[in-house]
Order: sequence, then C-alpha cells, then structure tokens
Amino acid sequence: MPAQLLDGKVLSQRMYAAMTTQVQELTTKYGRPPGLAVLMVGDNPASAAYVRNKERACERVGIASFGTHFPTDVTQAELEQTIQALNTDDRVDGILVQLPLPGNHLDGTALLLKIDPSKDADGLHPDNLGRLMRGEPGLRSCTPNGVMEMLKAYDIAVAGKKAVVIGRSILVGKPIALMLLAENATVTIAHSRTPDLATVTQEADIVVAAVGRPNLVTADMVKPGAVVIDVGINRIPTESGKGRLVGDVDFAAVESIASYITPVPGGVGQMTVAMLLHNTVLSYSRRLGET
Ligand SMILES: NC(=O)C1=CN([C@@H]2O[C@H](COP(=O)(O)OP(=O)(O)OC[C@H]3O[C@@H](n4cnc5c(N)ncnc54)[C@H](OP(=O)(O)O)[C@@H]3O)[C@@H](O)[C@H]2O)C=CC1
Ligand SMILES: Nc1nc(=O)c2c([nH]1)NC[C@@H]1CN(c3ccc(C(=O)N[C@@H](CCC(=O)O)C(=O)O)cc3)C=[N+]21
Ligand SMILES: [Mg+2]
Repeated sequence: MPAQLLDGKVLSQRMYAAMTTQVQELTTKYGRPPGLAVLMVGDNPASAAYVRNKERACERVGIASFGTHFPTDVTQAELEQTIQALNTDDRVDGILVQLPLPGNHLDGTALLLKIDPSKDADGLHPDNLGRLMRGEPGLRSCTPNGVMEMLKAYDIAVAGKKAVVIGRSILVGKPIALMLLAENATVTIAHSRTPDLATVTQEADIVVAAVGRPNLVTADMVKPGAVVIDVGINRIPTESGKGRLVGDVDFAAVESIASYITPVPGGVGQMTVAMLLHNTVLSYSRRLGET
C-alpha cells in the first residue's frame, strides 16, 4: 500500500482560511493590519521565488508586506540601519532576513542579533532559539514549526518514537530535532560526518531529511511503515530547461515503503510560508496585548 501524502497545500490553505477571518477581526479592532517585512539581498532566483510566494500569501490573508530588496554590494551598516528602523516601525510586526546572504562581506548572524526578538518572525534570534532550547514560549522557526504542525494535523504520534533528523543547520535540522525532543521522541541528528547513514535511518520511525541533495534518502534506508518528512528543496535540470523541484528523498521508491510521506513541491515548503504568516499574526497579537 503506498504511503499517505502529508499534504502541505491542503493544510496551508486551511490555515490561510482561518487566518483571513482572524486578520479581518484584528484589523478592525486595532485599526491596522499585521505587517511583515522581508529583507532580501541580491538576486538568488530561488530566494526570489520564496519571497514572491510570501507576498502572495500575505496579500491573500490581509497582512501588509514591506519588501526591501538590496543589491549584492549593500553594506552591513545599511542593512543594520534598515533593521533598526523596522524594529521601531509600528506597522511592522514581523521581520525576516532571507538567508543565505550573498558574498563574504555580510554577517547574517550579526543581522539576526539586531532584530527585536518580539518581531523575529523566523525565530532565529538567539533569544527565541534559547526559548526553544528551554521549552519556553517564543517565536518558533517556520520550517520546523510547519513540520510539527503537519504531524499534528495527521494525528501522527511522536512520543516514544525514534526520530532521525538528517541535517543540523540552525535554520532547519537543529530546531526540528529540538521540537521532536520536546514532544518526547528519541532523537538522533545525522550530518555529513555520520558514517553509514543507512544503518542509522533504518531504525527510525520518523525520518526528516533536511540536507539539500536529491535522492539522498533511498528506499533501502527506510524502515517499512516509517513516516518520511522531506524538507529538501532542490532544482534539477530538465530537457525543457525550466528545471524541476525535488526534495532529498527518492520519492517514487520510498512512497511504497513509508506510511506517510511529504511531497516536494506541495509539502513542507507550503507549511513554511503558512507558519511565517502565523508567526506574524502571533507577534502582532502579543505586541498589541491581544494574547
Ligand atoms: N521546505 C522548506 O521550507 C525549506 C527547505 N529548505 C531546504 O532544506 C535543505 C537544507 O537546508 P539548510 O538546512 O538550510 O542547509 P544547510 O546547507 O545549511 O545544511 C545542510 C545539512 O546537511 C548536512 N549534510 C550535507 N551532506 C550530507 C550527507 N551526505 N549526509 C548527511 N548529511 C549531510 C550538513 O552536514 P554538516 O553540518 O556536517 O555540514 C548540514 O548539516 C535545502 O535543500 C534547503 O533548500 C530550507 C529551508 C526551508
Ligand atoms: N531566513 C530564512 N528563512 C527561511 O525560511 C528560508 C530562508 N531564509 N532561505 C531559503 C529557505 C527556503 N525556504 C522555502 C520557503 C518556501 C518554499 C515553498 O514555498 N515551496 C513550495 C514550492 C515553491 C516553488 O514552486 O518554487 C513547495 O515546496 O511546494 C520553499 C522553500 C525558506 N527558507
Ligand atoms: Mg517542501
């Protein structure tokens, strides 16, 4: 029996419908909509696509978006000044710096430190990462939060399960591992220095792939009935020249072994955008004393 799809498109649409009503009510009550500012540097085509997706979703639910696009040769000081201005701009509730930054002259970590933690829609400020680590309320990273939301929406039990997260970035792998741990999974984090990855993943009830390498997870690496979450976003060349989006999992082969699997596109990526909007509404509500 093929795996059931964890449908990020359907789940995110459901979230947008609920958010639209909520945002309408809040906008009437407080006299302004929630606002999200996205800082993008350079012309990475993939980043540009995500930024467009975010803007479209904001428009749909009634969140004001403030896009700021800088050329690759922008200075660190200029970006930091922009963030300071957004911190004190009362129309802005969420601030996101699109990563990675181009070139070697920009320090992304230093930029994240400048963001007011109450406006940190990406959950990447050390204050919010520390809160995640401690299990305290705070703004949670969007992709990991989206993965947890998918598991919850499909009633997939996490407590007591063996989870293997492949990848340990601060954006994805590490926070997902902490969230699974908070839900009482037994968590292993694998990475590029993990020998014999297949032996590690074969034990897993839940496999999360967050690497950025097509076909990293093959059928032989997955235990029958496991839940497979594919975070990877890779564009591979096609004959038409347009390219095709794939994840890190050999979907066609793993689909017949797993119990649940996320598609790419239409899986985790959709949830990431929905969670970003969710965080923006949450920080608006908290900043206005709503919750
Ligand atoms: N769906 C979504 O919403 C999102 C998708 N993404 C996608 O997720 C993927 C990961 O993103 P991100 O975490 O930022 O990427 P990074 O490049 O920051 O991290 C990749 C991780 O994968 C590990 N890795 C690399 N090669 C291997 C290997 N052969 N075996 C095991 N582990 C390996 C690295 O190990 P080491 O630490 O040892 O170098 C590293 O920890 C990308 O495809 C990205 O585009 C990212 C954000 C959101
Ligand atoms: N500070 C920061 N925060 C991020 O969350 C962040 C980032 N930087 N840099 C880049 C990665 C990547 N990322 C994606 C978001 C949405 C989709 C998405 O919407 N994907 C759709 C398809 C998109 C398409 O078709 O192009 C899907 O999977 O169905 C994908 C990837 C967020 N990231
Ligand atoms: Mg995805």
